[in-house]
Amino acid sequence: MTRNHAPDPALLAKAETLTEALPYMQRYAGQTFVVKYGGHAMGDPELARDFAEDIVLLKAVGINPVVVHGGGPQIGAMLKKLGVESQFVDGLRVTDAETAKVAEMVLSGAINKEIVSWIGGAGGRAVGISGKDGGFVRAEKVTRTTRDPGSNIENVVDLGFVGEPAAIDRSVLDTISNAGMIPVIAPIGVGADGHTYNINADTMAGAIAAALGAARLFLLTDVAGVLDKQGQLLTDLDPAAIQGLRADGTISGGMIPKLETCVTAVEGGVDAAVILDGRVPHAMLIEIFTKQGAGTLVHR
Ligand SMILES: Nc1ncnc2c1ncn2[C@@H]1O[C@H](COP(=O)(O)OP(=O)(O)O)[C@@H](O)[C@H]1O
Ligand SMILES: CC(=O)N[C@@H](CCC(=O)OP(=O)(O)O)C(=O)O
Repeated sequence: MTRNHAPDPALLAKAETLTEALPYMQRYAGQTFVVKYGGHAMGDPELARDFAEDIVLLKAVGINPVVVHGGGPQIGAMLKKLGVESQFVDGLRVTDAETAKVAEMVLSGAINKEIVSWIGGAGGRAVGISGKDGGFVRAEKVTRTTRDPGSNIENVVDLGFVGEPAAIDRSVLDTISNAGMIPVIAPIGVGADGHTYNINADTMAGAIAAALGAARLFLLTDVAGVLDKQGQLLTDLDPAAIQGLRADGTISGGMIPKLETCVTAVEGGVDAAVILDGRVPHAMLIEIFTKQGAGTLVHR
Protein backbone atom coordinates (compact mmCIF):
# COMPACT_ATOMS: atom_id res chain seq x y z
CA MET A 1 0.00 0.00 0.00
CA THR A 2 1.33 3.47 -0.84
CA ARG A 3 0.70 6.57 1.22
CA ASN A 4 0.48 10.07 -0.09
CA HIS A 5 3.15 12.08 1.78
CA ALA A 6 1.93 15.50 0.62
CA PRO A 7 -1.24 16.12 2.64
CA ASP A 8 -4.11 18.21 1.42
CA PRO A 9 -3.42 21.85 2.56
CA ALA A 10 -6.90 22.07 4.08
CA LEU A 11 -6.21 19.00 6.24
CA LEU A 12 -2.83 20.42 7.22
CA ALA A 13 -4.50 23.68 8.29
CA LYS A 14 -6.91 21.65 10.46
CA ALA A 15 -4.00 19.79 12.08
CA GLU A 16 -2.23 23.11 12.71
CA THR A 17 -5.36 24.50 14.37
CA LEU A 18 -5.27 21.56 16.76
CA THR A 19 -1.57 21.97 17.55
CA GLU A 20 -2.06 25.72 18.10
CA ALA A 21 -4.69 24.78 20.69
CA LEU A 22 -2.43 22.24 22.46
CA PRO A 23 -0.62 24.65 24.86
CA TYR A 24 -3.96 26.16 25.88
CA MET A 25 -5.45 22.69 26.47
CA GLN A 26 -2.45 21.80 28.64
CA ARG A 27 -2.66 25.07 30.57
CA TYR A 28 -6.38 24.87 31.26
CA ALA A 29 -6.84 21.13 31.94
CA GLY A 30 -8.42 20.64 35.37
CA GLN A 31 -9.52 24.29 35.66
CA THR A 32 -13.09 25.52 36.03
CA PHE A 33 -14.60 27.89 33.47
CA VAL A 34 -17.96 29.48 34.25
CA VAL A 35 -19.88 30.44 31.12
CA LYS A 36 -22.88 32.75 31.26
CA TYR A 37 -25.15 32.37 28.26
CA GLY A 38 -27.33 35.49 27.93
CA GLY A 39 -30.93 35.49 26.78
CA HIS A 40 -30.05 37.74 23.84
CA ALA A 41 -27.38 35.30 22.64
CA MET A 42 -29.66 32.25 22.53
CA GLY A 43 -32.10 33.25 19.78
CA ASP A 44 -30.52 31.43 16.81
CA PRO A 45 -30.71 27.58 16.83
CA GLU A 46 -27.50 27.22 14.79
CA LEU A 47 -25.56 29.42 17.23
CA ALA A 48 -27.08 27.45 20.10
CA ARG A 49 -25.71 24.24 18.56
CA ASP A 50 -22.27 25.86 18.22
CA PHE A 51 -22.44 26.96 21.86
CA ALA A 52 -23.34 23.43 23.01
CA GLU A 53 -20.49 21.93 20.95
CA ASP A 54 -18.05 24.40 22.50
CA ILE A 55 -19.14 23.43 26.02
CA VAL A 56 -18.87 19.71 25.25
CA LEU A 57 -15.43 20.25 23.70
CA LEU A 58 -14.22 22.04 26.85
CA LYS A 59 -15.33 19.07 28.94
CA ALA A 60 -13.70 16.62 26.51
CA VAL A 61 -10.29 18.32 26.85
CA GLY A 62 -10.38 18.20 30.66
CA ILE A 63 -11.72 21.68 31.45
CA ASN A 64 -14.61 21.81 33.89
CA PRO A 65 -17.35 23.97 32.30
CA VAL A 66 -20.24 25.29 34.40
CA VAL A 67 -23.07 27.01 32.51
CA VAL A 68 -25.25 29.76 33.98
CA HIS A 69 -27.98 31.03 31.70
CA GLY A 70 -30.15 34.11 31.43
CA GLY A 71 -33.45 34.59 29.66
CA GLY A 72 -34.41 38.23 30.21
CA PRO A 73 -36.00 38.71 26.76
CA GLN A 74 -37.91 35.41 27.11
CA ILE A 75 -39.27 36.42 30.57
CA GLY A 76 -40.25 39.77 29.03
CA ALA A 77 -42.14 38.05 26.18
CA MET A 78 -44.05 35.80 28.61
CA LEU A 79 -44.95 38.73 30.88
CA LYS A 80 -46.16 40.66 27.84
CA LYS A 81 -48.47 37.78 26.90
CA LEU A 82 -49.85 37.93 30.43
CA GLY A 83 -50.29 41.70 30.13
CA VAL A 84 -47.65 42.54 32.77
CA GLU A 85 -45.23 45.40 32.14
CA SER A 86 -41.73 45.24 33.73
CA GLN A 87 -39.74 48.12 35.20
CA PHE A 88 -35.94 47.99 35.29
CA VAL A 89 -33.62 49.72 37.73
CA ASP A 90 -29.92 49.63 36.75
CA GLY A 91 -30.62 46.62 34.49
CA LEU A 92 -32.51 44.70 37.21
CA ARG A 93 -36.14 43.66 36.72
CA VAL A 94 -38.41 44.87 39.53
CA THR A 95 -39.97 41.54 40.58
CA ASP A 96 -43.28 41.20 42.42
CA ALA A 97 -44.57 37.78 43.55
CA GLU A 98 -46.28 37.08 40.20
CA THR A 99 -43.22 38.13 38.18
CA ALA A 100 -41.03 35.88 40.35
CA LYS A 101 -43.28 32.93 39.46
CA VAL A 102 -43.12 33.71 35.74
CA ALA A 103 -39.32 34.21 35.88
CA GLU A 104 -38.89 30.85 37.60
CA MET A 105 -41.15 29.09 35.10
CA VAL A 106 -39.36 30.53 32.07
CA LEU A 107 -35.81 30.16 33.45
CA SER A 108 -35.93 26.83 35.35
CA GLY A 109 -38.55 25.25 33.12
CA ALA A 110 -38.28 26.12 29.46
CA ILE A 111 -34.81 27.59 28.95
CA ASN A 112 -32.85 25.40 31.37
CA LYS A 113 -34.12 22.17 29.84
CA GLU A 114 -33.57 23.45 26.30
CA ILE A 115 -29.88 24.09 27.04
CA VAL A 116 -29.61 20.64 28.67
CA SER A 117 -31.01 19.15 25.43
CA TRP A 118 -28.60 21.11 23.21
CA ILE A 119 -25.64 19.85 25.23
CA GLY A 120 -27.07 16.32 25.04
CA GLY A 121 -27.40 16.73 21.27
CA ALA A 122 -23.70 17.63 21.08
CA GLY A 123 -22.80 14.42 22.93
CA GLY A 124 -22.42 15.82 26.46
CA ARG A 125 -24.34 15.05 29.64
CA ALA A 126 -25.83 18.08 31.33
CA VAL A 127 -27.82 18.37 34.55
CA GLY A 128 -30.17 21.35 34.77
CA ILE A 129 -30.76 22.91 38.18
CA SER A 130 -31.63 26.22 39.77
CA GLY A 131 -30.19 27.67 42.95
CA LYS A 132 -33.17 26.10 44.75
CA ASP A 133 -31.96 22.54 44.06
CA GLY A 134 -30.20 21.22 47.14
CA GLY A 135 -30.73 24.79 48.42
CA PHE A 136 -27.33 25.54 46.88
CA VAL A 137 -27.84 29.29 46.34
CA ARG A 138 -29.19 31.22 49.31
CA ALA A 139 -30.37 34.60 48.11
CA GLU A 140 -30.53 37.91 49.91
CA LYS A 141 -32.85 40.71 48.89
CA VAL A 142 -31.27 43.49 46.82
CA THR A 143 -32.07 47.12 47.43
CA ARG A 144 -30.95 50.01 45.26
CA THR A 145 -30.76 53.70 45.91
CA THR A 146 -31.25 56.42 43.35
CA ARG A 147 -30.38 60.09 43.58
CA ASP A 148 -32.34 62.83 41.86
CA PRO A 149 -30.13 64.93 39.56
CA GLY A 150 -28.69 67.92 41.43
CA SER A 151 -29.79 66.61 44.82
CA ASN A 152 -28.03 64.79 47.62
CA ILE A 153 -31.16 63.00 48.76
CA GLU A 154 -31.05 59.24 48.23
CA ASN A 155 -34.25 57.35 47.51
CA VAL A 156 -34.39 53.66 48.42
CA VAL A 157 -35.98 51.64 45.61
CA ASP A 158 -37.70 48.38 46.55
CA LEU A 159 -37.05 45.87 43.76
CA GLY A 160 -39.32 43.21 45.30
CA PHE A 161 -38.06 39.64 45.04
CA VAL A 162 -34.76 40.48 43.37
CA GLY A 163 -31.94 38.65 45.09
CA GLU A 164 -28.22 38.26 45.02
CA PRO A 165 -26.34 35.13 46.11
CA ALA A 166 -25.41 35.41 49.81
CA ALA A 167 -24.12 31.84 50.21
CA ILE A 168 -23.30 29.13 47.66
CA ASP A 169 -22.88 25.46 48.56
CA ARG A 170 -20.44 24.28 45.90
CA SER A 171 -20.80 20.60 46.82
CA VAL A 172 -23.90 20.32 44.60
CA LEU A 173 -21.90 21.55 41.59
CA ASP A 174 -18.82 19.47 42.46
CA THR A 175 -20.97 16.33 42.64
CA ILE A 176 -22.33 16.93 39.13
CA SER A 177 -18.97 17.91 37.61
CA ASN A 178 -17.05 15.05 39.26
CA ALA A 179 -19.55 12.59 37.81
CA GLY A 180 -18.52 13.72 34.31
CA MET A 181 -21.58 15.90 33.81
CA ILE A 182 -22.05 19.60 33.10
CA PRO A 183 -24.11 21.74 35.50
CA VAL A 184 -26.56 24.10 33.76
CA ILE A 185 -27.86 26.67 36.24
CA ALA A 186 -30.97 28.87 36.18
CA PRO A 187 -30.52 32.15 38.11
CA ILE A 188 -33.10 31.53 40.81
CA GLY A 189 -32.30 31.40 44.53
CA VAL A 190 -34.10 30.75 47.76
CA GLY A 191 -34.21 33.29 50.60
CA ALA A 192 -33.86 32.57 54.31
CA ASP A 193 -37.59 33.46 54.31
CA GLY A 194 -38.19 30.49 51.96
CA HIS A 195 -39.18 32.83 49.13
CA THR A 196 -38.10 32.47 45.50
CA TYR A 197 -35.70 35.22 44.39
CA ASN A 198 -35.03 36.33 40.82
CA ILE A 199 -31.27 36.85 40.40
CA ASN A 200 -29.67 38.65 37.49
CA ALA A 201 -27.90 35.91 35.53
CA ASP A 202 -24.63 37.84 35.29
CA THR A 203 -24.61 38.33 39.07
CA MET A 204 -25.33 34.62 39.58
CA ALA A 205 -22.52 33.59 37.21
CA GLY A 206 -19.99 35.88 38.93
CA ALA A 207 -20.87 34.59 42.39
CA ILE A 208 -20.63 30.97 41.22
CA ALA A 209 -17.27 31.65 39.52
CA ALA A 210 -15.92 33.14 42.78
CA ALA A 211 -17.32 30.27 44.90
CA LEU A 212 -15.70 27.69 42.60
CA GLY A 213 -12.41 29.58 42.33
CA ALA A 214 -12.88 29.53 38.55
CA ALA A 215 -9.98 30.43 36.29
CA ARG A 216 -12.24 32.24 33.83
CA LEU A 217 -15.70 33.77 33.65
CA PHE A 218 -17.19 34.21 30.17
CA LEU A 219 -20.26 36.38 29.63
CA LEU A 220 -21.81 35.74 26.20
CA THR A 221 -24.03 38.55 25.02
CA ASP A 222 -25.26 40.31 21.87
CA VAL A 223 -22.59 42.98 21.48
CA ALA A 224 -18.91 42.71 20.50
CA GLY A 225 -17.95 43.63 24.09
CA VAL A 226 -17.90 46.91 26.00
CA LEU A 227 -18.03 49.83 23.58
CA ASP A 228 -16.83 53.37 24.21
CA LYS A 229 -18.93 56.46 23.43
CA GLN A 230 -17.78 56.30 19.78
CA GLY A 231 -18.87 52.66 19.51
CA GLN A 232 -15.27 51.32 19.50
CA LEU A 233 -14.53 48.05 21.29
CA LEU A 234 -12.65 48.38 24.60
CA THR A 235 -10.46 45.27 24.68
CA ASP A 236 -8.97 45.62 28.17
CA LEU A 237 -10.49 47.00 31.37
CA ASP A 238 -9.64 47.04 35.08
CA PRO A 239 -11.96 47.97 37.98
CA ALA A 240 -10.82 51.64 38.03
CA ALA A 241 -11.54 52.05 34.29
CA ILE A 242 -14.97 50.44 34.75
CA GLN A 243 -15.83 52.88 37.54
CA GLY A 244 -14.99 55.73 35.16
CA LEU A 245 -17.23 54.29 32.40
CA ARG A 246 -20.11 54.01 34.85
CA ALA A 247 -19.60 57.55 36.19
CA ASP A 248 -19.51 59.15 32.73
CA GLY A 249 -22.54 57.21 31.46
CA THR A 250 -20.69 55.15 28.79
CA ILE A 251 -22.35 52.00 30.12
CA SER A 252 -26.03 51.61 30.86
CA GLY A 253 -28.81 49.00 31.15
CA GLY A 254 -27.73 45.35 31.15
CA MET A 255 -24.06 46.31 30.82
CA ILE A 256 -24.11 47.65 34.40
CA PRO A 257 -24.72 44.30 36.20
CA LYS A 258 -22.42 42.63 33.65
CA LEU A 259 -19.44 44.82 34.51
CA GLU A 260 -20.25 44.86 38.24
CA THR A 261 -20.10 41.07 38.00
CA CYS A 262 -16.72 41.11 36.26
CA VAL A 263 -15.28 43.38 38.97
CA THR A 264 -16.69 41.24 41.81
CA ALA A 265 -15.37 38.11 40.10
CA VAL A 266 -11.79 39.32 39.53
CA GLU A 267 -11.66 40.93 42.98
CA GLY A 268 -12.97 37.62 44.37
CA GLY A 269 -10.06 35.65 42.87
CA VAL A 270 -11.22 34.73 39.33
CA ASP A 271 -8.17 35.23 37.06
CA ALA A 272 -10.06 37.07 34.31
CA ALA A 273 -13.56 37.73 33.04
CA VAL A 274 -14.37 38.13 29.35
CA ILE A 275 -17.43 39.73 27.75
CA LEU A 276 -17.89 37.94 24.44
CA ASP A 277 -20.12 38.27 21.39
CA GLY A 278 -22.46 35.27 21.47
CA ARG A 279 -23.54 36.06 17.87
CA VAL A 280 -20.11 34.97 16.61
CA PRO A 281 -20.06 31.20 15.90
CA HIS A 282 -17.70 29.37 18.34
CA ALA A 283 -16.76 32.68 20.02
CA MET A 284 -15.61 30.76 23.09
CA LEU A 285 -13.26 28.42 21.24
CA ILE A 286 -11.69 31.36 19.41
CA GLU A 287 -11.15 33.17 22.73
CA ILE A 288 -9.81 30.16 24.63
CA PHE A 289 -7.77 28.22 22.07
CA THR A 290 -6.31 30.78 19.68
CA LYS A 291 -3.70 33.51 20.05
CA GLN A 292 -6.29 36.02 18.94
CA GLY A 293 -8.53 37.08 21.84
CA ALA A 294 -12.09 38.32 21.37
CA GLY A 295 -14.35 40.74 23.23
CA THR A 296 -13.47 42.72 26.37
CA LEU A 297 -11.09 41.24 28.95
CA VAL A 298 -11.54 42.39 32.56
CA HIS A 299 -8.65 41.80 34.95
CA ARG A 300 -7.38 43.14 38.28
N1 LIG B 1 -21.00 50.76 26.66
C1 LIG B 1 -21.73 49.69 26.26
N2 LIG B 1 -21.16 48.75 25.46
C2 LIG B 1 -21.87 47.69 25.03
N3 LIG B 1 -23.17 47.45 25.36
C3 LIG B 1 -23.79 48.33 26.18
C4 LIG B 1 -23.09 49.49 26.67
N4 LIG B 1 -23.95 50.18 27.46
C5 LIG B 1 -25.11 49.51 27.45
N5 LIG B 1 -25.04 48.40 26.70
C6 LIG B 1 -26.16 47.46 26.49
O1 LIG B 1 -25.95 46.27 27.23
C7 LIG B 1 -26.55 45.19 26.50
C8 LIG B 1 -26.05 43.84 27.03
O2 LIG B 1 -26.71 43.55 28.25
P1 LIG B 1 -28.04 42.63 28.30
O3 LIG B 1 -29.08 43.21 27.39
O4 LIG B 1 -28.42 42.45 29.73
O5 LIG B 1 -27.51 41.30 27.64
P2 LIG B 1 -27.70 39.77 28.03
O6 LIG B 1 -29.15 39.44 27.86
O7 LIG B 1 -26.81 39.07 27.07
O8 LIG B 1 -27.23 39.63 29.47
C9 LIG B 1 -26.17 45.51 25.07
O9 LIG B 1 -26.99 44.89 24.13
C10 LIG B 1 -26.31 47.05 25.04
O10 LIG B 1 -27.61 47.40 24.66
C1 LIG C 1 -33.24 40.50 38.60
C2 LIG C 1 -33.20 40.30 37.12
O1 LIG C 1 -33.12 41.27 36.37
N1 LIG C 1 -33.25 39.04 36.67
C3 LIG C 1 -33.23 38.70 35.28
C4 LIG C 1 -32.94 37.21 35.15
C5 LIG C 1 -32.64 36.76 33.74
C6 LIG C 1 -31.39 37.40 33.16
O2 LIG C 1 -30.56 37.99 33.82
O3 LIG C 1 -31.29 37.19 31.80
P1 LIG C 1 -30.28 37.87 30.77
O4 LIG C 1 -28.92 37.48 31.16
O5 LIG C 1 -30.70 37.28 29.48
O6 LIG C 1 -30.47 39.37 30.81
C7 LIG C 1 -34.57 39.05 34.60
O7 LIG C 1 -35.63 38.96 35.24
O8 LIG C 1 -34.54 39.39 33.41
